[in-house]
Amino acid sequence: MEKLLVEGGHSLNGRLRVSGAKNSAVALLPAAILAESPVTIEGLPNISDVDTLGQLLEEIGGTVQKQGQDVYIDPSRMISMPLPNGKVKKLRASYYFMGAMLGRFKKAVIGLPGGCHLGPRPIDQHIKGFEALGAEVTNEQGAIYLRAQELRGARIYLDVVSVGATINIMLAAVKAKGKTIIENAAKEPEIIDVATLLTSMGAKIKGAGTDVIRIEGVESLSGCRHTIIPDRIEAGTYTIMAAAKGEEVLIDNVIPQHLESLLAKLREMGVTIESSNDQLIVRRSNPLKSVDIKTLVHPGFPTDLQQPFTSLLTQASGTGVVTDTIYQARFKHIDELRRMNADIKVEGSSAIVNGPIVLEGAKVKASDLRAGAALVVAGLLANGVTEITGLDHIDRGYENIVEKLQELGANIWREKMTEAEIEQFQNS
Ligand SMILES: CC(=O)N[C@H]1[C@@H](OP(=O)(O)OP(=O)(O)OC[C@H]2O[C@@H](n3ccc(=O)[nH]c3=O)[C@H](O)[C@@H]2O)O[C@H](CO)[C@@H](O)[C@@H]1O
Ligand SMILES: C=C(OP(=O)(O)O)C(=O)O
Repeated sequence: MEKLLVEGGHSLNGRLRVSGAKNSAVALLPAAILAESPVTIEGLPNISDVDTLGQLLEEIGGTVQKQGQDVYIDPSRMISMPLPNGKVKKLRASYYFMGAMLGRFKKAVIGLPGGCHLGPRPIDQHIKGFEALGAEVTNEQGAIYLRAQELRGARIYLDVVSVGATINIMLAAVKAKGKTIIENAAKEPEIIDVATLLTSMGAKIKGAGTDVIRIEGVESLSGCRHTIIPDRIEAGTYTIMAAAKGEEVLIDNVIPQHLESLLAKLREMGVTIESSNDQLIVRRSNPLKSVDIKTLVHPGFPTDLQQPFTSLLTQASGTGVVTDTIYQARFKHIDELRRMNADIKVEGSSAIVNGPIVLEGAKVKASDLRAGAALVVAGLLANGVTEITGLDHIDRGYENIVEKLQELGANIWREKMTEAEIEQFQNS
C-alpha cells in the first residue's frame, strides 16, 4: 500500500494533457456487451475503474485487449454469468452491467454497486426503468436479479435526474421492441458519449444531451471504433490546481463548454482563464475573492468538482458557501482540510469556508475520489509536506496524477507505507 506526499509552495508551470473521461469509460466498456462483434474504444484512461471493468468483462467470457490507450473488446463469446460479489463491489459503474446484460441476454444477476461513499446512493430509478421495459427485478441478499421474456419500449419519467439511471435505461432499451422515451433524463456530456457509441453500433437514439431521449429498439448491434471524450472532471481538477498555484498552465484536450459553470466561478474569483477550441490557459491571480457555489445537474456546477473547489476557497478572501444539492453529505474532506488549518464549518448540506488561511501540511486520509483530489489541491498550497493515505480512491479516477503534476513543477511523490502505517490506516 502506498501514500502520496506533496510538498506545498511550488508554482505550477507548463502543459498537461487531460485523459479520457472516467464516467464515460465506465459506461462505454459495459455497453460493448450489447454488440455481436468487436468494439474498440480509443483513449481510455489508465485508471483502476477501467481495469476492474475489463476484468469483469473477461469474467463473463469477453476478450479484452489493451493496446496503449485503446481497448479492444470481443463480446461474441460472452454469457450471462451472475456477478453477485467480488469486483462489482469495487466501483459504482458495475451497475451498467444490469442494463447491458438485460439488453443482450434478457437476464442478469449483479451485486449492488460500490463507488464513493457520498451518503445514500439508491438505484430505484434504474429499477423503475428496467421494470417499465418489462423486466422482473428482485433484490436477493444484496444482489439484483433481472429477467425478462422480452423487453418492450416504454415511456419512463425519471423522478430524480440521474446519470446512471439515464444511461442504464438507454443500454437496456436499445434492443427492446418498439419505442422508449426517457423523460427528465440527465444531460451530462457522458450520456451523449455513450449514445454516440451505441449509435455507431447501430442503435437509434435521439435527444441524448437533452432531457427527453427517444430510442427506437433494433434487433442487433455490431462492433465499431469509438473515441472517448476528455474527462471534464479531471480537466476541472487541474484547472482548480492551476488557479491555486499556476503561474501559467496550459491544459490540453479539454472541451471548455463542458466546464462553463466552473470557469465562470473561477473568473468571478479573479482567476485569469483563456479558452480556445480544446485548450485552457490558467493563471493564478492575487488576491482571490470568495464566491458561493451550489452543485446542480449538468450544466450546473458539478458535484464532482465541489470538493477540490472547496480547497481553493480556503485561499480566497471572505466567506464562501458551498452547497451540494446532489449529495448532501459529500463533506468527508472537510475534517481533513481542518487538520490542515482550514476554517470551514458544515451546516446541513453547506460548507462555510472562511479565508484566506495559511494551510499547514498534515497527515490526512482520502475518504473518496474527489476528497483525495481536494487534499492534493490543499497539499500544493500548504506549508511543508502533506501525507495523503487512501490512494486507491484517487487511482480510481486520475491517470498518472503524480507524473502530470511533477511535469508542472510540483514536488509530489508516492511512498510505500510501513506495516505500522498500514495498520493505523486500516483502523482509522
Ligand atoms: C460512474 C458515474 O458516472 N458516477 C457519477 C454519477 O453517479 P450516479 O450515476 O450514481 O449519480 P446519479 O446522477 O444517479 O445521482 C444523482 C442523485 O440522484 C439520486 N438517485 C440516483 C439514482 C436513483 O435511482 N435514485 C436516486 O435517488 C442520487 O442519490 C443522487 O442524489 O453521477 C454523479 C452525479 O453527477 C457523479 O457524482 C458521479 O461521479
Ligand atoms: C462519485 C464519483 O465516482 P463514482 O460514481 O464512480 O463513485 C466521482 O467520479 O466523483
